[in-house]
Amino acid sequence: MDPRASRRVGVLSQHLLAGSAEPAGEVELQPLAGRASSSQGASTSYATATGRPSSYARVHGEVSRAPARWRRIDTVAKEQLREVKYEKAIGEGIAKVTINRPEKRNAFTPRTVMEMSWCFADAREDPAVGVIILTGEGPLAFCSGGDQSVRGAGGYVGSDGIPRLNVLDLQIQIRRMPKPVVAQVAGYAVGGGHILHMMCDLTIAADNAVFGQTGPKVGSFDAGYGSTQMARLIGQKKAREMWFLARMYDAQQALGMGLVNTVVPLAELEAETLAWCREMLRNSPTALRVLKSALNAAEDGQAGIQQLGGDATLLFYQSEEGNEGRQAYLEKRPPDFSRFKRLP
Ligand SMILES: CC(C)(COP(=O)(O)OP(=O)(O)OC[C@H]1O[C@@H](n2cnc3c(N)ncnc32)[C@H](O)[C@@H]1OP(=O)(O)O)[C@@H](O)C(=O)NCCC(=O)NCCSC(=O)CCC(=O)c1ccccc1C(=O)O
Repeated sequence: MDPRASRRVGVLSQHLLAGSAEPAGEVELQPLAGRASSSQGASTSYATATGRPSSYARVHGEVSRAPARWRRIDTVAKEQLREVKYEKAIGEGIAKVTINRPEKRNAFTPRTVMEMSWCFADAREDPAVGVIILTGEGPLAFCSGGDQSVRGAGGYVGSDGIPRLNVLDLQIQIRRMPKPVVAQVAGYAVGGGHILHMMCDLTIAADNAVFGQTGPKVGSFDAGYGSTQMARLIGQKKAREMWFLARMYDAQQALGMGLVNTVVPLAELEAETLAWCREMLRNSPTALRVLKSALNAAEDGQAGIQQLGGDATLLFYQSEEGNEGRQAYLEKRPPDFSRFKRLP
């Protein structure tokens, strides 16, 4: 080995030895070596090159997998929720939206979609909420898409008799939500339900999850995000297979295709989802917000740039430089921007 490289390895070993001499009684960590890293089974948040917890892991410890204590909210936007369950975790920034029509495999009506939309709007407005879970009631389905029994000519028909495809607005609402949205999927995620999970930022799947597009079998298709977002997630060939053949795929196949982030046993689904949410909640909310905007902007054209641009303005409004302009206007004087450096 080159002598300089050998010296560096020596220094590194000293650091590691120093770490091992640390007193007991610090954050207790589960052993990391030998645990699954992220794509299968219960995951740890810390991979390590040395087999020992890193300095970050020593400070933060493992993320809690304890059950959340949920507070149920029955009325949102002055409307009683009938087809959706809405909850917030007590003492932590997690909101949960559950499609609550298990007898129909959580198929959605225009009313279900409206209720989901009200809940997402509430979660967006609530500064205590940092991450939102979207799920379906029961172990059999996340969502089976549009309720075919209320499908009329021109869309899905609610009690007002008007045909709607309002799930398309919900897709955009999830896409533009400045907080991460996590799909927690047990059972079927098919048709429009499959598209909803694809619109979420992350998907945690139970080992009984089944994914697929049924549209071509029942005379429907989504030529918007449902096709284009899918192609970006899994590639053109696979997306064409998924839509043209309308087959079903199990959780492991979905993992292999890049449709989901991880697969866990059904019994661990909520614990795993909560752990991922808590791990994100440890991180900078602004970093997550801007990253989501940036990832969207790369694909959403002008609308994406508008979202990212809005985040830039939000940050600029919080700066001294931005405030100098406003203050000068209010004080009826020319702004003095000279003290703000033009960094390279
Ligand atoms: C999901 C199944 C594979 C589950 O099968 P299984 O476990 O055997 O249960 P079942 O016995 O079939 O179902 C129990 C019960 O639920 C009823 N049901 C299930 N899904 C639906 C549904 N989508 N609509 C209405 N009813 C449903 C089922 O009939 C049973 O009731 P009984 O009274 O007991 O008979 C399987 O159920 C299944 O294949 N379901 C249909 C899946 C489907 O085709 N969904 C619609 C796809 S099309 C779509 O979602 C378009 C949505 C949309 O609005 C849209 C439009 C345009 C652009 C974009 C979109 C968009 O969504 O993005």
